[in-house]
Amino acid sequence: MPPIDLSKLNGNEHEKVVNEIVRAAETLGFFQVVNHCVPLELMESVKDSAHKFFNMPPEEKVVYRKSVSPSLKMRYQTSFAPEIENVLEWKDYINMVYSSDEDALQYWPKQCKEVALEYLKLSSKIVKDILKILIGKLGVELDDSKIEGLIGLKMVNMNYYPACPNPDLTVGVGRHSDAGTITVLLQDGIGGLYVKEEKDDGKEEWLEIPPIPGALVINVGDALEILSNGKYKSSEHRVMTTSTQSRVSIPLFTLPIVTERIGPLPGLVKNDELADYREVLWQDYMDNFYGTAHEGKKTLEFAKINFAQ
Ligand SMILES: O=C(O)CCC(=O)C(=O)O
Ligand SMILES: [Fe+2]
Repeated sequence: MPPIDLSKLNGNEHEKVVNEIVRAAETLGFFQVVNHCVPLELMESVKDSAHKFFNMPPEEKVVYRKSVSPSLKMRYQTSFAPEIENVLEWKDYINMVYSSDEDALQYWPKQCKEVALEYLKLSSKIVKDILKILIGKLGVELDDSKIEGLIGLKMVNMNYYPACPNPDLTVGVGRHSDAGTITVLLQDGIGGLYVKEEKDDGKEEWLEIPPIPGALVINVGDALEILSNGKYKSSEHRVMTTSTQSRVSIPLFTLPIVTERIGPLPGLVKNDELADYREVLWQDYMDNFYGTAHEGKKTLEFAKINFAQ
């Protein structure tokens, strides 16, 4: 799948690019974009700053551990939910939640706070543009404040996958979907991100999302699948480890604010149709998501209406 050239949204190929985005969101739920608004130098600095953080001696990193960090806005963790997982993922990461520029500059680590903040702001613009396109194509009109509510919770993670002596025995990130609305992912050149493609004949195949210099990966999350009543696919993905080099990736997760009620958008489910998802309070969805070990798209069942019962 060639990457989508976002600069063409401003020219006479606008509609073609819109259709490429919609098609990708309806099928794989994953695509890559180039010629976006995040400068290449910033992308390099973000990756460098991730290495700077993780290369620090342990005693400088432990102060940010979940149990002792002075702020919930910055946490250094391993795996996904170590308290409940049977097998840990081969991954350390930091989670930087955005509330204001002042908080970010106060609580995020000095090795990466400035570039992470800049990356968050610019990639949020990409999210907003893509979300408007996707919602517009559903035939639904939402005002700007509603769009903001659907992506108002923003967090930048920096994932670090150390080189692994025996990659066949480990997983970088287990099979999961992202909880939120849209994720933007910056990956380095090592590779290892795979997405599950469900074929019409019921078979499945794992496709690699190959590193492309200058590209950002975009994927649909659970919230957007629910909002679109299943039209856009939050896809299952995983990360394999490698034996030779450590890998970094930096996702920006955009999620609804916790007080939003998330269900199929108004007008989307016509009189003679059935909704596939019920409306959930986003805080409840998140509590369930973060309280469950990674297991494919199982977390979406929290909002699914099961007609078989
Ligand atoms: O490292 C990657 O390429 C993807 C990480 C990921 O899926 C996540 O952090 O949710
Ligand atoms: Fe993910």
